[in-house]
Amino acid sequence: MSRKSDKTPKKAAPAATRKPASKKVAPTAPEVDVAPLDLATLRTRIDGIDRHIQELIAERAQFANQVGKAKGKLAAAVDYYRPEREAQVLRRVVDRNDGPLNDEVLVRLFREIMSACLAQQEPLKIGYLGPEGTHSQQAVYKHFGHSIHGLPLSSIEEVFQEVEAGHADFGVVPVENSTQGTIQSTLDMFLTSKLKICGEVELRVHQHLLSRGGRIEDIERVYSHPQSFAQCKAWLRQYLPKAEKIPVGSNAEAARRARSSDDAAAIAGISAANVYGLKSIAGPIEDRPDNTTRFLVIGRELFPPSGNDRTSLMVFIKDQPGALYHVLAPFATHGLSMNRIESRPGHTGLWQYAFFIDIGGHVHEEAMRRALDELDDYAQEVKVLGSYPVAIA
Ligand SMILES: O=C(O)C(=O)C[C@]1(C(=O)O)C=C[C@@H](O)C=C1
Repeated sequence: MSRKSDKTPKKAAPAATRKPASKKVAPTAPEVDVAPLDLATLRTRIDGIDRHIQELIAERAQFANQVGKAKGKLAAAVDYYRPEREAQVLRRVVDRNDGPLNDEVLVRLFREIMSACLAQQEPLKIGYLGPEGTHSQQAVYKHFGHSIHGLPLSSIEEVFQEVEAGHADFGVVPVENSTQGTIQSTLDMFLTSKLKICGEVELRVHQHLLSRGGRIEDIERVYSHPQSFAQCKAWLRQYLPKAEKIPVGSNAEAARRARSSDDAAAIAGISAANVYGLKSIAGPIEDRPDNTTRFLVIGRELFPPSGNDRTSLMVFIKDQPGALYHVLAPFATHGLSMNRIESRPGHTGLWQYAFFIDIGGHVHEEAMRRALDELDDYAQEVKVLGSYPVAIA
């Protein structure tokens, strides 16, 4: 498997994430303006700004409501949701950002505003791999904000089923981890599912050792999901070499079990500590500080281009010399970059493989359409799994 960085350059600044040189710093930059003021004056200023922000949020919510009405009388919240528009709004937030808050923080704030605006119609129902307190739940909130109705489900398969059945509007499933690689059960679901990928979320994953007791040296049993054990292998070898390692279905389940005694612990995200009444006795403990999990948002339809999109394909190639080479060549010819290729047994016959390929671009764009047309001679089957906005901050 190979995968290029997801940080696609901003339109106006092809050199990585640099801001355009012409961009002006706002004349009211806080450190210049507020430094000499006393506490009472500063708080009065903040009160005034808060009032202004609140008025603007209310005004924005009214316009969003009108936009909802302009879309006509639609059946459900899912019909009002426009991921491509949300991605454009958030990219503009990032482009405008001159600090002091970082891109991730600002995107989170604006995401919550849009989430609340959309929920005026009705909150979206989002299925994810539960129970509550998992990294999947965090990914749901990162992508959809908190004004949604989360449905914690017991397996990745169930997430697909609930979206297919229409009980959930969208589902969020993990697909790869930067330390551990692909979550194969997710890719395998696409062999038979008709669902479309309509978004991706990248979540920096921090693992903690959670326990109801206080000391690492007292821990004799550690519960966690196998993926999380693998992400903390070196730390466990160094600090808990003798403790029994017990794999369970999710980190939240691990946290639930760790509640039983002081000599038990779970490896899980910090949010599980709050949900299950544990405390972090060590953390973050993942071996790689950039440990990141990528999630896919699955839904029932394909959305229009946002201007910076990725397309995921599943391709079965013909059994003939050079077939894979010929399947990949049209993307290069049409200037489309490939971010990832992965093969899985195709379940169509012995030694038949499905190739999962991620390409920069959207199927409604000319270059992608032409490249796809040219695959036909060497591909037995090409399935577009989805075209969706590249993850933002
Ligand atoms: O622009 C729209 O179509 C809206 O419905 C407004 C809005 C927003 O708050 O900006 C809300 C929900 C959509 O998912 C996208 C954007």
